[in-house]
Amino acid sequence: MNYARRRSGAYRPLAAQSPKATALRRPPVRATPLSRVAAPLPSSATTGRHSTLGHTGCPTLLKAPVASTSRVAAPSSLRPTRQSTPTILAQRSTPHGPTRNVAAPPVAGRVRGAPTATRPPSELSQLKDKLLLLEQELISKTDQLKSKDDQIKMKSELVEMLKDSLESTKIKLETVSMERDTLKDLVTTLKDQLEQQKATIEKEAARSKDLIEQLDEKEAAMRKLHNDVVDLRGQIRVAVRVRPMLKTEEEVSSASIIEYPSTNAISFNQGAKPSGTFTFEKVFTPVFSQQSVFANIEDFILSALHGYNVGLIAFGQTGSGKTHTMRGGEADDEGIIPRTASYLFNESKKLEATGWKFEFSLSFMEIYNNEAFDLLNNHSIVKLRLINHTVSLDGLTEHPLTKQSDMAGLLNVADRNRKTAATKCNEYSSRSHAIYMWKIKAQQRSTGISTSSVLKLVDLAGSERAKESGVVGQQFKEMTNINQSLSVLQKCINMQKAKSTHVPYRDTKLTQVLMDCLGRGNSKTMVVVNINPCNEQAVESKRSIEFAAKMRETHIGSAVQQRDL
Ligand SMILES: Nc1ncnc2c1ncn2[C@@H]1O[C@H](COP(=O)(O)OP(=O)(O)OP(=O)(O)O)[C@@H](O)[C@H]1O
Repeated sequence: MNYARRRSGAYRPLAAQSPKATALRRPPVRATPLSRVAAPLPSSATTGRHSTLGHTGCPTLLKAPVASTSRVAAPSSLRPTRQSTPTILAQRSTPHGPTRNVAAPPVAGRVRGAPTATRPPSELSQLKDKLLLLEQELISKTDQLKSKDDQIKMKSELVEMLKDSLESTKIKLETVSMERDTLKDLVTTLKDQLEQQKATIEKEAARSKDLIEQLDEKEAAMRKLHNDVVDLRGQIRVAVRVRPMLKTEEEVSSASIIEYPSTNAISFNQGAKPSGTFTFEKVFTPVFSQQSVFANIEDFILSALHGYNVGLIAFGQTGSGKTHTMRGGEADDEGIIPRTASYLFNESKKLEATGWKFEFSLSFMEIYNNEAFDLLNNHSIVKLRLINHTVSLDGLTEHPLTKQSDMAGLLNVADRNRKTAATKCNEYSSRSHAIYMWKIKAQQRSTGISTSSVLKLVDLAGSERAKESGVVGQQFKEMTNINQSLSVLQKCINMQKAKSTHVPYRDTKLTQVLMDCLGRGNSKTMVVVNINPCNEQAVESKRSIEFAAKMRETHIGSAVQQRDL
């Protein structure tokens, strides 16, 4: 804008111009033109024109400015004509008063003795343009310098800020490193404490392991003593197993009223009418797994390897878990029957180390509608004959078992042959009594002792009430037979308990087959009474428990080892 004004030729005295314009023009006027001028500048006295000093005190040409370099000859019209020491009249503004014309002091080197050159207007114009360009350049440089200055200022401020920030970061870093050191110390302390606690725990674990082992030993010793007492007394062992509620039952049944006052006791919490507490050899609550149930009875089964007749009978109302307890499912769900096979093989191997040799053979049969059938021989009929208080099973096949893995095949054959029918009470209720018999021959060459014992694992059919089951026709007949055989069984036990001279074992096929287990024989017998946990079945469950209590008091005579003569 300054440039444009100048190009238009509207030159004015600097004092009359805007302060900004004056400021912008100051440097070229003060520095370059005056010091380099070779020819004396024309004064108003010689040229008739006014030369004005701005507030800088430097001369400024009003119309045609003189070239500012010594190399440029001044135009002749501008040469001084009257005096060799020209005086430049300039307007000075004083701080105290208005601007006045003063005689400018002679400028050294500019006027004194300097030749005066006359310059053509075109050259002057060129010079003027050059001067303008230079002024422009100077202004731009000044601006640049100012901006650089600003930048430097900003940068130095930034540097200050960065310094501050660095300082505070340093402080923070020191704090963090102190904290880190503190944490390191803490970690070391905690590690030490952890090590100490580990050592204490290990010590405690070893101690409790010892205690558990001692407890196990004591429990085993107590169980053995108890078994011996039961053997001496010749009683039936009775255990109770309460199954868990099935999912479908949980949805409709309220919390079970069955309670467990101790590890071998059970009671029914019926509010105003408490049932009292029943005590048995063992009470398996719903949390007992198949494996833990077996672990509790394996010693009893071992007696069969030692030459004793052993009978283990699952009893209970329909759907109470008898088949699950005896046969079970696959893998972890395996019941007592398949587990017995692996147990007997393992234990016999141990005894073989002491010179014993064992032979096993299996017979599976079922009693359906008071008839006996061979489960391993196409369901053929088995004839029962009683000879001197001993039952003979004519037609029942015996299957040698030389390796444990053969057991699964035999069980599958028997499963297929078992009669099952659906009823309202239990969808897959088994309708027959299943008896799995092991004949075990043992011989010890060194002593010449040999024994022949029988192990009977019995899964009884479930009792059920005709009214509840709603069965008719063939199933009603089945149910009547089942109930009759079970009621004869109960009668036999009651009479045996009462030491009656006549016990009606002959009345049913089931009681004939179980005769040796229930009294007239030399058998160690255990009954597992299965209980349905649902409150709707509480009456039936209580009836089973009461019968179990009676069985427990039944004297069946002490078992003796079945030595071969
Ligand atoms: N301890 C248990 N854990 C889990 N489920 C069980 C248990 N006992 C029984 N059950 C389940 O309860 C249902 C009835 O059991 P189970 O068939 O063994 O009864 P049951 O007394 O043999 O019946 P029935 O006399 O009519 O043959 C089955 O579905 C079985 O899987």
